[in-house]
Amino acid sequence: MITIENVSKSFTLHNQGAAEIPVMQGASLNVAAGECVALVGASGAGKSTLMRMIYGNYLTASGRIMVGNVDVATAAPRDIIALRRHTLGYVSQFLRVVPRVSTLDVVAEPLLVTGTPKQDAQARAKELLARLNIPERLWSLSPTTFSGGEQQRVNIARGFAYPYPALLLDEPTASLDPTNRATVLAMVKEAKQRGAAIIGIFHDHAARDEICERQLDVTQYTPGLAA
Ligand SMILES: Nc1ncnc2c1ncn2[C@@H]1O[C@H](COP(=O)(O)OP(=O)(O)OP(=O)(O)O)[C@@H](O)[C@H]1O
Repeated sequence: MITIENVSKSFTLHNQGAAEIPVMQGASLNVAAGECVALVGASGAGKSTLMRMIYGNYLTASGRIMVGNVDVATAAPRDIIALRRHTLGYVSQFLRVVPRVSTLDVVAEPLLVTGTPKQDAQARAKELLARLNIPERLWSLSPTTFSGGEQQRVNIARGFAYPYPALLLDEPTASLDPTNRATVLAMVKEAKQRGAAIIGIFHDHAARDEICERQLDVTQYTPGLAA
């Protein structure tokens, strides 16, 4: 489902005379449907950089990043938008939302934009919010003032609302209590069972070992960065 082949990248430091810093060379990875692979390596090794390249936030200098039948490395922006809508979900570490949109609408949105009728989208959003213990009195409010853990759970609910065939997870259990952490791990396992291909970053090693089949140490592709 996700195939990364011989990917390389440099950062351009615009405030330092456009200096080019090579950060990644020869990165390769294959993630099948129903499989979870953890990106590992010391802090600063390049895990988030690789994840941002897969999502299309960072440009790739060479190589291929196939997600389904789209090569993210060369796709046009509108193809990346379509890919993010129907194929590739991303649960980032922090919730970024438009102010004044209710929590229920934030979670239902990925379903609405893919054509799910409003009532069904809201029913699914309510089910996820309840499962992740977001009190019902908060559903009509914007999540911008929620606690860190509440925002993370809203983010997870949104990321799991639509059944994406491929999912990127950046520290999905980082600020959760044991009960919600267990719920999130169960949701990841369910996503794998329905055939999602998952790539994750987990400082929570017990969570990583519970849900991932394999690990990829990115340090081998980023020799200049390793801490
Ligand atoms: N846009 C950028 N421009 C220049 N350097 C960058 C940019 N983004 C990341 N870097 C650098 O690339 C290196 C890898 O960063 P990255 O965030 O991928 O590491 P990581 O393995 O995810 O670390 P952590 O576990 O601490 O989150 C770091 O040294 C970082 O400062």
